[in-house]
Amino acid sequence: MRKAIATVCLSGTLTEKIEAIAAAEFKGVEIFENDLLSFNGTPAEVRRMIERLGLETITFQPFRDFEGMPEPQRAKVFARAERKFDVMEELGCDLLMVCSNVSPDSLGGIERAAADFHELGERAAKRGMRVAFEALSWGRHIHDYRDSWEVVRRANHPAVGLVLDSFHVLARGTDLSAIRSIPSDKIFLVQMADAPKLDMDYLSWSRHYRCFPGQGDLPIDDFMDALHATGFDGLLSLEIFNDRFRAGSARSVAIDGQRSLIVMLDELRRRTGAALPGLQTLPPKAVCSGVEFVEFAVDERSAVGLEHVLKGLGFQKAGLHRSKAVTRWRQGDINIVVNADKEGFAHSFNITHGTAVCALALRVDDAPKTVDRAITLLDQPFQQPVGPGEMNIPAVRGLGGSLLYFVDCKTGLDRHWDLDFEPVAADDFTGVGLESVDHVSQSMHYEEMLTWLLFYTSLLDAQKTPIQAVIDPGGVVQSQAIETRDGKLRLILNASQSQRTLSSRFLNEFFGSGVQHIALATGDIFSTIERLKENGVDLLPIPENYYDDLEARTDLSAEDVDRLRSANILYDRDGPDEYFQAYTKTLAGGFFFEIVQRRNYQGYGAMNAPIRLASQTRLAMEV
Ligand SMILES: O=C(O)c1ccc(O)c(O)c1
Ligand SMILES: [Mg+2]
Repeated sequence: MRKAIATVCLSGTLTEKIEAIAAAEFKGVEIFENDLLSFNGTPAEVRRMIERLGLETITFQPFRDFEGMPEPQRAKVFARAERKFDVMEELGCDLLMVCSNVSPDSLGGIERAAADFHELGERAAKRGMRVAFEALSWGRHIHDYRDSWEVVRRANHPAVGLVLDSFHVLARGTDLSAIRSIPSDKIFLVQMADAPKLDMDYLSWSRHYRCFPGQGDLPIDDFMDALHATGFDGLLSLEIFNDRFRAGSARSVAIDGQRSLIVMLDELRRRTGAALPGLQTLPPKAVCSGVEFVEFAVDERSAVGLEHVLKGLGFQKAGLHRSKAVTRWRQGDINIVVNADKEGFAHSFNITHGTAVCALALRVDDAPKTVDRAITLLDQPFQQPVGPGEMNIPAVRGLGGSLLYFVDCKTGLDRHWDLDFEPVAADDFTGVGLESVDHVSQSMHYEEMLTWLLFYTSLLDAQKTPIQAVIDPGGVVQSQAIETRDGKLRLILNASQSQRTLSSRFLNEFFGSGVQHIALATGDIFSTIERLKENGVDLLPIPENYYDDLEARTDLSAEDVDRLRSANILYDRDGPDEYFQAYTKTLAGGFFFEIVQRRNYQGYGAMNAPIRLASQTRLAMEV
C-alpha cells in the first residue's frame, strides 16, 4: 500500500504542509482545492515543489455537487469538471475525487448518477485521467458506500472508481461485509480517519473531530480487515479534519500520521498474517510493569529544597552516583533520582525549566526491542555519554523534551542501581508507608494531547480510557488516562484551552509541557498522613463543605467522615471499591505530590478533581 496524506490535515501554508509531509516520509499527497486556491503561485509551481521533494500528487479534491443535477446545472457541472482537468494537467495529477452531492437541487436515482459518472469517465479518459466517487456520510441521496459502489459498478467505465473513506463508512455504522466483494482494482483510493465517539451530526463530527487511526474510537481494525479481504494494495491516504491539528505543528502532526499508519498496518499484519510488501516490521508493543524511577533536574540550591521535601515524604537517601552529582532516594518500590550534575541533559533541562521532572524510566519486558519499536515509529532516540563501567540505559525523547528511559531484567539493565550507584548506609528511618508510583500526571498544550496519546499507546501495551472534562476555577481541563491492563502503569494527560486553569498556568511557569504531579500509593492512607504531619509536611486543605456533602451522599458514618476531614483526604467510591486521595501543597514551579490508596478502585477520583483544583487555586492566590 502506498501511504499518503491530505494537505487539509496540517496547519500552515501549502509549502509548509508539503515540506512536513515529505519530512514524515509519505510518498503521496492529496491536494485539497482550498490549499491550491490560497497558494500564491501556479499549479505547475506546486507540481515542481512536490516532485522536488520526491512526492506524488495522488488526487485533487474535492469536486462537489456533481451527480444527479438537472439541466441546466448539469451542463455547467461538466464544464466545471473540464476546468478542473486543466488544473490537474498542470498539477501533474490524474485522479479527481468527487464527493457525493449535497445540493437540494440534485435528483436521486442510482441509474442517473451512474450515467453521469459514465460520461465523466469518458471525458476524463480522453485526457488520460480518472475519477473516483466518495459517499459523504451526509450526502443528499448517496451517503452509504454500498450505493456509491453501485453507482461506480453501473457506470462501468475503466476511468471511474470508488473512494472508501473510513470515517463516512464507520460513522454511520454501515455493515462492512459488502466491502469484501468489491474488486480491489475498482477501489481507486482509501481514505483513513478515526474519530472519538460523539453524539452529533455527521458533518460537524467529520469536519472538526476526525483524528488519526488509533486516536479515536471507531472500529478501524474491522474496516482494515474488510479492505484486506479484497486484496487491496493501492493508495492509503490520511484525511483528517481536526481543529487541533490545524492549530498544531505541521511537522509533528505529519509524523503522528505516519506513526498511526505504521501501527495500523503492523496490527493488520499481526491479525491476518498478511505479507504486506514494503512494510516495516515492528517489534511487539512493550509490556510495561511500572515506573522504575522518576528523575528530577535540580541545581545545587534547589536540590536542598527538594531533598527536604523527599525526606518529609519518608524517602531515604539510598545511593550516590559513582561519577555524577546524582542521588537516589527510595521508599518501598519507589525510586526518585535527584540530578544536580553540572553537565549533561538534566542540567540543560534545569536551565530551561527550573526544578522539574526531566525523565521517567519505565520497567519493560525488553528494553532494546522497545527502543527498536520506538525508532521504527519515528520516535526520537536519545544518547548521552556514560562513565566507564556505567550502564547505558536506552531512552527516547518524551513530552516537552523530557526523556523516557527503558529498563528490563532480560538484558540486565535492572542492575543499574548497583553498577551506577554507591549504596548509602541505611539509617533506622522506616518511611511513611508509600509503596509504589500509582500514576504520573503530565500537563501539555491542548493541541499536543493526541500526539502524546498516540506516542504512548503506539509504543506500550497500554489503553486509553474515556476522556474526562474536569472543571477548574479557570476553565475546563481535558483529562485522559492511559493504563496497562493490570494498572501497573498509569499515565494521565491533561490539557486545557483556557489560559487560566492550573494546568495552563503550570505550562507557563514551567516553560512547556511536563510532569505536573506524581501520585504515590500507600496501603494505609490514614497512617501515612499521620506520619506526614509528624514530619511537618503541608497538605492541601479541603473545604468543610466537601465533607458535609460526603456525609449526606454516602453511607459513611460521621466518624469515618471526621477521619477523612481531619486528614484532608478526598474520597470516592465505585460500587464496593474505594479510593482515598490527599495532596501536598504545590511546590516551586507548580509541581505537587498526591498520596492515594486504592481498594480495588480503578479510576482517578474525577468527581473530586474540581474540589482539589479549587483548593489549589485558592492557595495560589494567597501566595
Ligand atoms: O467535509 C467535506 O466536505 C469532505 C470533503 C472531502 C472528503 O473526502 C471528505 O471526506 C469530506
Ligand atoms: Mg473523504
